[in-house]
Amino acid sequence: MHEVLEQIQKLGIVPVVVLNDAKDAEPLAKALCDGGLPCAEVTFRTAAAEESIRIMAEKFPHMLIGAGTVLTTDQVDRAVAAGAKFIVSPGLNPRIVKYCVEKGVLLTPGCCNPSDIEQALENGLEVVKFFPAEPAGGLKMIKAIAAPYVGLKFMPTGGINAANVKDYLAYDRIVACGGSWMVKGSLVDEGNFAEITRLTEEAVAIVKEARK
Ligand SMILES: O=C(O)C(=O)C[C@H](O)[C@H](O)COP(=O)(O)O
Repeated sequence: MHEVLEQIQKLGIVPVVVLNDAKDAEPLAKALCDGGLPCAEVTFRTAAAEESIRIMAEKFPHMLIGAGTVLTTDQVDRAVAAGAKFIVSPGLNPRIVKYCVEKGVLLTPGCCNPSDIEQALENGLEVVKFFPAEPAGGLKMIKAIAAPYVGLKFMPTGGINAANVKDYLAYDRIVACGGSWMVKGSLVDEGNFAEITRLTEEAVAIVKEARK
């Protein structure tokens, strides 16, 4: 398994972050580290993403920082140059998949049907994101879709929270879950980083419980 994937698997949860202002990057990264989850997928949904990745990677070198919502190869380049160690996209864009594979950058593209999965397999990927997890059928759908593709693993994201993440993590074909519940935009905007740390600690405890 790709070394970065091994780290993601160890953590069990990838916090999916949307930052409107790069000034929040450092306190948010600290809150996640304090909560025991030194990892963030910073989404390119906002213009602050690249700078936020740079700040987090510089100030917290032990953190595993990735880029999410990556829709172009230019964003791959900018994310990696800023310090991103993994790339996540909502769907499977064949151009981005090939680009990341050529560069040896870990990519988990969003897949939610067998055709997407077969494109991922054709490019040698060993883990795909399953997105949007809950609306697309949740754990039941993942178990059904995983059956024919022996060896492929999943990182479900979308609609996962403290109440349902344990069930996902209990399934051995799931390496980790992505989710934004512990880093909600409203908490960041209020500057309530203590609550982010609390929710992160709770998430870490759930991972431990699921893997007992
Ligand atoms: O990969 C991307 O580009 C995305 O931004 C999709 C996000 O991973 C989900 O939207 C997070 O889902 P929630 O935890 O339900 O907020």
